Amino acid sequence: MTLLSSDALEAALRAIGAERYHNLHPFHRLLHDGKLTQAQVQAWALNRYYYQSRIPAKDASLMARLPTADLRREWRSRIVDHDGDAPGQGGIARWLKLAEGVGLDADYVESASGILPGTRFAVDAYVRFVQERPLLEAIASSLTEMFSPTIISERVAGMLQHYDFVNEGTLAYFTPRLSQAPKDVAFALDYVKSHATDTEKQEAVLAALRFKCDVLWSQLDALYFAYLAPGFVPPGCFQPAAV
Ligand SMILES: O=C(O)c1cc(C(=O)O)c2c(n1)C(=O)C(=O)c1cc(C(=O)O)[nH]c1-2
Repeated sequence: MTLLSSDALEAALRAIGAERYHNLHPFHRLLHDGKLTQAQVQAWALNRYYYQSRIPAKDASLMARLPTADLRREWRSRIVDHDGDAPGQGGIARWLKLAEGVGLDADYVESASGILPGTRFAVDAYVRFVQERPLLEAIASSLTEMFSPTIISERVAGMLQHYDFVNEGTLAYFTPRLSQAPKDVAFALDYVKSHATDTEKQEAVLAALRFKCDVLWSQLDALYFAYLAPGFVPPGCFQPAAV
């Protein structure tokens, strides 16, 4: 690979999203087009909670490695966005409301006892990637959020239109994400563009974004396999009838 200009690097990052982001996964198409049963939507909400719940741990380990107060202050807002400043606030609490809104028990969701092994493996791999890889790659792996406002808008509109068990309150999780994600991306993208200054680093940040797309994609593969086709629910995992 030859050295890319900063604009060409951004274009290469965006091309990865255009090819691999999870908006393209068949499970999301079905979710957004109203083609899932309530139980299948519950399976999605339950499993996705585990992703949400681990994001602040991921961000705390990243923040611990940032060298300056300016950088840490910037990253700190992500943890506050998800954990809130008080009980009942923040993205994790809002995701629990979403899960309850689609008919799940909040304690069961929080326990993560019914999530799929594929969810656990993918999410844990993301947390470990951020802990173990160089800081530049860890920051680059967050850049899937460049693509999230589009999918979130599509998801909220589609779910409100198609599912009578969903209302705007249920989906309140997503509203702040539409402003939080672009703010987070502006910082992370700027950092990546100014620090990936040789071909090796540029290849590494592109690979980090591909890895993260795989993390998101494989969570949906696991959901599809268990709750659509062939419909093999692993032992001990969420069985729609059991809740
Ligand atoms: O709804 C989505 O499709 C979606 C995607 C992503 C993403 O691209 O990783 C995140 C979120 N939502 C999200 O809500 C969120 O808080 C979040 C944090 C991160 C991250 O990697 O730090 N990604 C995402």
